[in-house]
Amino acid sequence: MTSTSLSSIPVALTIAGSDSGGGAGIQADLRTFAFHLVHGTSAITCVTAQNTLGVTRVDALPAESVVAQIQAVTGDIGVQAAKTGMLLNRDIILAVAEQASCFPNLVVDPVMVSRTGVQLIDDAAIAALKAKLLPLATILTPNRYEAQILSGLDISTLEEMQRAAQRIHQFGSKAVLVKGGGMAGALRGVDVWFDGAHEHTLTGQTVDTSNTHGTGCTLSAAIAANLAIGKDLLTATQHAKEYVTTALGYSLNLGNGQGPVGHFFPLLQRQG
Ligand SMILES: Nc1ncnc2c1ncn2[C@@H]1O[C@H](COP(=O)(O)OP(=O)(O)OP(=O)(O)O)[C@@H](O)[C@H]1O
Ligand SMILES: Cc1ncc(CO)c(N)n1
Repeated sequence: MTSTSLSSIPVALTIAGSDSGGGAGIQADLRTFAFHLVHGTSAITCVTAQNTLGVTRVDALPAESVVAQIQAVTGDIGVQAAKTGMLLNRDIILAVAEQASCFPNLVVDPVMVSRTGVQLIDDAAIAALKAKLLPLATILTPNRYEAQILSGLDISTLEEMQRAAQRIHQFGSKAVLVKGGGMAGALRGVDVWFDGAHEHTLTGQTVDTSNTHGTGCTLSAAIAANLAIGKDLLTATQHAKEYVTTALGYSLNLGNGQGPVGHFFPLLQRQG
């Protein structure tokens, strides 16, 4: 059999941590890229020992190793879009920011606090993120708690999500999406978009499940995949939101805690 080599496949890069449980991080990102028929490449920042119950250990890679992985990909293959996830420490954040000019589109998921409110990176790393990486982002996707840290506001209402998005936009990214997975009641699953000129409320259906591990990684990877395909920023974000909602509808009841979303199960829908 001869191979039909594809030469125009879009390429995306994830710069993120490994999740041994396979629900978030690099594992979620690569599945999301593949679902979108985008070739996925990766630069691993840290290795977490993690399952549906939580993280028990984190080992960071040297910043030089992260840079080498990025340069290996950009120097040969090239990428149309990149996303960052768990960058863990100041050195890695500064090193990634220095490479950002190689990415035509950069989705920054500012992983700082888990949805349960636990701080995942230290204060020096948060300062580096604010000063060096956020201004370079095409879009920034904080969850409720990250948006509270970045805006300095308490967020419990839609108006507060909107005000936070406006404040966070001042860090310099093209657009901001404040995610509502951690909101209560009818706001759970409602996201707020702001690009300096327009504001949109993105409303999918609220999915009644506790298996939501990796929703944030999946959303930012899906935005990157859609940007790599060539969609404009708002359309890419809207499509990514629809994908997360569908994948949540096929979430996986694995382990004893929060299971992951079902990245490939929307295929069942595609097949009818
Ligand atoms: N129960 C739900 N129903 C519908 N949409 C949801 C639900 N939970 C999260 N989402 C959506 O998932 C996306 C990710 O948002 P979320 O606030 O969960 O991010 P996160 O806290 O960064 O995720 P993670 O659990 O990966 O850390 C958003 O579009 C959000 O609206
Ligand atoms: C590796 C990794 N990245 C991101 C998150 C946030 O969901 C996580 N739990 N683990």
